[in-house]
Amino acid sequence: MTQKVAVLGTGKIGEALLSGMLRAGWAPENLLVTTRRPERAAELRERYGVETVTNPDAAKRADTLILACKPQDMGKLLEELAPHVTTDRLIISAAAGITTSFIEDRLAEGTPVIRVMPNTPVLVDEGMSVISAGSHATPAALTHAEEIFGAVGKTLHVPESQQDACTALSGSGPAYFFYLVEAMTDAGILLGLPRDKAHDLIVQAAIGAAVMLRDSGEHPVKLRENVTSPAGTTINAIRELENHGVRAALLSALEAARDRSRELAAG
Ligand SMILES: NC(=O)C1=CN([C@@H]2O[C@H](COP(=O)(O)OP(=O)(O)OC[C@H]3O[C@@H](n4cnc5c(N)ncnc54)[C@H](O)[C@@H]3O)[C@@H](O)[C@H]2O)C=CC1
Ligand SMILES: O=C(O)[C@@H]1CCC=N1
Repeated sequence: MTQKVAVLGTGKIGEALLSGMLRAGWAPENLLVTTRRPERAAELRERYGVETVTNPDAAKRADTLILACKPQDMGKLLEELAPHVTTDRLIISAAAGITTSFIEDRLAEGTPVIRVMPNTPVLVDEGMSVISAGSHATPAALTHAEEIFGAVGKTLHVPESQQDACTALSGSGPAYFFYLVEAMTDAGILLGLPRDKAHDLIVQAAIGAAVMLRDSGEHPVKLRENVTSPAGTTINAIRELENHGVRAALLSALEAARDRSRELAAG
């Protein structure tokens, strides 16, 4: 039997996943999506040729339900789904903070649940999806989740106790790099460059640095040292970064993101 997958709460990350699954070769007729607003449903139907359904219909018709609403909306969505979800369904939650036990407690006893933290680079097939199994998820269910998320980037299994930290590093991670690019582009303006040139220079530096980090096998410290000539320009910039506590700011920032993920679990 062909497996049907439904994305419930198709906002930014839900749409990113949906588009990735279609790029990876999933047939549109095997994908269902749910939305809160009818205009959004029409947009997704038109853009991707997928069927839009209600949450109860998604639960009745799809084998795998990917829950992609905000953590704050999860309780209500599960209330709506509970009467229709049978234990032969696989539930995959992409919501920050929400634990597998939160979901298990609200659905039929024995329902398999998997928690996944993806990130927006799934849009360009360079995502990272961090996967943890709930109490009733079988190895086959985990393999299925890996197939879905592996089509749009890398996957990593972690114990669920590490998910809040992974959310801080990986789920939110792209935002920190976008923020740095935005700030460094402003620095280019300060130095008198046109914005478009400043943007292109920083984006290419980011791409080059990312590929080196991935492919060179060198430690980031070594890569940075290779750029930092004695009495040169880079060390002057590094001194300013140290003076302004950028390393400490990053430690605190990611800790704050991890703490927020924990808070979201509490509702
Ligand atoms: N944006 C990101 O980079 C990432 C987000 N996430 C998680 O994904 C989830 C969604 O985040 P975003 O896509 O950024 O938010 P979003 O607000 O763009 O999408 C959530 C969507 O769910 C819909 N929704 C809410 N309740 C619903 C219901 N009962 N039935 C149908 N649709 C419903 C909303 O209308 C909205 O379109 C969150 O739980 C977040 O923690 C996870 C990884 C990365
Ligand atoms: O900011 C958030 O809460 C979501 C989860 C990870 C990335 N975006």
